[in-house]
Amino acid sequence: MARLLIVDDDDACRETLAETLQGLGHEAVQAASGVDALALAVRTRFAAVFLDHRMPGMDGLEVLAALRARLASLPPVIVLTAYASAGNTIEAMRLGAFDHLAKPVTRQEVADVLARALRTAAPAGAGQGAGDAVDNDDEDDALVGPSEAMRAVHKRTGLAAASAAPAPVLVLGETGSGKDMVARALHRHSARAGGPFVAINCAAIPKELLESELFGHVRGAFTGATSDRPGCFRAADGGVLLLDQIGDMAAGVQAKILRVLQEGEVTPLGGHRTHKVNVRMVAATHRDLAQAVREGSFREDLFYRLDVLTVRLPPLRGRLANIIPLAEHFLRRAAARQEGGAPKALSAAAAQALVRQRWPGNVRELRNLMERCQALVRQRVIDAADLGLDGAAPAVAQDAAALPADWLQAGLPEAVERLERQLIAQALARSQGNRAEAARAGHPPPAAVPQDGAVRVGLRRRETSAKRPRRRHPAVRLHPPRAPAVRQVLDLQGRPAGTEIEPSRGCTAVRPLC
Ligand SMILES: Nc1ncnc2c1ncn2[C@@H]1O[C@H](COP(=O)(O)OP(=O)(O)OP(=O)(O)O)[C@@H](O)[C@H]1O
Repeated sequence: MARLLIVDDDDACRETLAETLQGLGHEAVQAASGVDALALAVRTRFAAVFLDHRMPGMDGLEVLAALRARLASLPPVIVLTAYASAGNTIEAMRLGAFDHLAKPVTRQEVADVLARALRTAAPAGAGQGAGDAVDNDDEDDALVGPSEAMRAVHKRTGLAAASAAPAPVLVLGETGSGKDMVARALHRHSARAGGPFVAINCAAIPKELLESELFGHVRGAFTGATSDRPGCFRAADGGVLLLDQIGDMAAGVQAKILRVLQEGEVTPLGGHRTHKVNVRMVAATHRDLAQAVREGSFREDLFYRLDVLTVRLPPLRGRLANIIPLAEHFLRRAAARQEGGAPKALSAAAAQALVRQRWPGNVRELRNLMERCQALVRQRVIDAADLGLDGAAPAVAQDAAALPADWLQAGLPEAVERLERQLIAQALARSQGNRAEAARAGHPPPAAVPQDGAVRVGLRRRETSAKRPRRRHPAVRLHPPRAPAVRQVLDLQGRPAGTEIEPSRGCTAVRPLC
């Protein structure tokens, strides 16, 4: 039995969680405010802390920073929030949170996170001077991503930002998936935020020029070198240098990058003097670097040096819950740039068409399409025909009667992704594209749910009932009994999902959890 601390200003949430923890065989001590929590934590040793983020007075992140400052050894702190954003997830992880969960959380989620927390010692080495950190949600709204897959990216980014040593960070993902944005978020949330952020596209510059761009040159080093140039490494001193498309870098330059990583100094082309540099390197690529190593086009030693803190961005088609919130985000942004422009809305059919696309160009392709629509569509509502996607092969087959055998051969995540896409398309088709109705009434037939894995389909319905507490965010969740193996959430409104239903009982709220 472990002694656990619950910090939450909401009595009902606190009590529910306390019951769950007691049911798991632990002692649950409750604090209704950050101040009470600090007073308890300095007197009593807790095995783990469940900490609400939004509280009056000290918020969760302030409490976390204060706990770190006051306790010799910080217990695992699990931050809970009904308002998960890129900003507060990255910030919580940077401050040393053990995990960051979006409310509502299920009993199983509580049990899982607690089991992990109790197995692990308190996280060490989170960035110093964290006490002055602020919740920068507004700024990070740019990194839109209300899906489990993107939350994993935010957490990883926060952990990378927290690491005190300037270890390199590798960001992997298909073209246009947001690698550059992750690098910028990492800079913004790290102790180097006050330093420069310098980005260079290694694929766009010829090898000879790339060396000079990176390491600088002295006057007369080559024809046209009329004056000394410091180069990107020195320009990024004290900050972050993004080496974009590092998978396309010539072998000779790779060797020099490795040397900078090992020795922390650069020598300008044509020069003899070395210059110490203190730079956090972020390397990004859409290439499979392990494969490039096998093929001999990427240095193995550099790969192992880079592949330590790795952030993997899923392609847009792998995070369906992001598509509509991102599309609406880009429409709003494009409208803000138009004089007196109001953002256009997506018709249900347009939303359905967007979700069904494969998006080989990922978020960039979606952004371009939305900017085009905002500029060119005359009416206020963008319809499916306005998207001009007719010629593109849809990612979803209309008929999901059978699950093709090759789905599961492709691996479970891929199979779940395909199934999820079909179920959503079906639900939307049944409701003739009406998202609210699809969320309210349409959940996929139980027959389409695999026997051995649970699928959570969060086609959220809009909260219309004044009686429903705002923070509980009901949604549709499906799972076959006793099969909690796989969960996927699709939240077309971009907010956390919640209420459980059982397939056999229709859309009945069973248990709204805090
Ligand atoms: N999560 C996100 N929220 C908001 N905008 C995003 C997000 N991800 C990507 N974008 C936008 O999509 C576009 C492409 O993103 P970015 O340049 O970061 O992709 P990339 O993976 O670095 O691409 P490349 O491989 O071509 O370098 C940018 O305009 C960026 O603003």
